[in-house]
Amino acid sequence: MPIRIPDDLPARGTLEAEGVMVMGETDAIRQDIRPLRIGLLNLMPNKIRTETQIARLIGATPLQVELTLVRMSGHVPRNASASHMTSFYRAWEDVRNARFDGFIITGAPVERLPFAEVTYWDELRRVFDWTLTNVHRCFNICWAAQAAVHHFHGMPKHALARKAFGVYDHRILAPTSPYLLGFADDLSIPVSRWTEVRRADLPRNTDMTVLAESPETGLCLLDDPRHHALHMFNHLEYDSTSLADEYFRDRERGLDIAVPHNYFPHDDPALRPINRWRAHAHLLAGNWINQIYQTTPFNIARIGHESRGPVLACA
Ligand SMILES: CC(=O)SCCNC(=O)CCNC(=O)[C@H](O)C(C)(C)COP(=O)(O)OP(=O)(O)OC[C@H]1O[C@@H](n2cnc3c(N)ncnc32)[C@H](O)[C@@H]1OP(=O)(O)O
Ligand SMILES: N[C@@H](CCO)C(=O)O
Repeated sequence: MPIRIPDDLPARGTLEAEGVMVMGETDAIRQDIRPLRIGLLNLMPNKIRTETQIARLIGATPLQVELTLVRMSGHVPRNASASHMTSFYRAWEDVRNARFDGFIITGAPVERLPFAEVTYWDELRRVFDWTLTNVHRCFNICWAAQAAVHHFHGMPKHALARKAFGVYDHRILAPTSPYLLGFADDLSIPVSRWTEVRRADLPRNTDMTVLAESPETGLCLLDDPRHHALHMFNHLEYDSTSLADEYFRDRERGLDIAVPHNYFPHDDPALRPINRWRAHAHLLAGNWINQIYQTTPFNIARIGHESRGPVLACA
């Protein structure tokens, strides 16, 4: 939560320079409270696990959050029961007239396919465009982040020789970003993908900022202010055994997969992994929710009418 202190207290300038959110009197008086409306477009095959991971993080802040589970209108999930989907999910076509303070789009295990071969690619492109007018802040994860920077910026994804798979060291590159408040200088983040998006492919003169990167697995987190989005190429939301379950699943499918890097104690898949990223997962989610709370209009119908100008996607 932002801190409210007198305008002329000396601590104010210091904290502001560090990126701490300090609230002025005018903003404090203006603020009112309503639940934040967050949508989760869940493209992961294990729907319940992903719902739980995201709800755990966005539910841990002091703010009231109303979560809407969203599915692709034209995709029938293979790995989730029809009754679960009918009971808890709404098709994107049915919520497209609504507005959301925050919208999260998950990864999907389709990263080796060309985008156009993903059956819901056209609909997803419409979703990305819709976020520009109906969503205050978007958070794209893993394949959805690759898809978003491809759609908005024309950035390609590149196939990797082996799956980037494990818990990798990352560095924070923009410590005063409001999304990184409280972060250590380096941190561990789970990575699980067959493809990557490269720094060298960032558009020239881009206004995107690289917030976090790994010396081994490259770009991790991009701030994309023009599209009101964060693009997270890795999986801070994963719980302790997500990578283990993916490892056993991939082996069972006969994929050429190594033991996840820096994950199982002594690299022994029989031992329970230790979660070293949970605190940063909570921090990032809390900072994102806080940013939304500070900047979203009280009248949710105003979302999309804020003074941020029209934003056009790449063709
Ligand atoms: C070289 C290739 O092109 S491989 C094809 C794509 N694979 C990749 O991109 C690499 C990573 N993924 C994989 O290897 C596999 O999907 C695995 C090992 C993760 C899972 O294998 P399986 O359990 O046999 O896969 P399954 O058939 O359930 O598909 C996994 C999910 O991907 C979805 N999917 C698969 N192909 C497509 C497609 N063309 N368009 C959209 N979604 C697709 C499935 O619908 C399913 O999601 P859902 O449960 O929400 O419906
Ligand atoms: N990493 C996930 C796919 C989405 O990022 C998996 O291996 O199933």
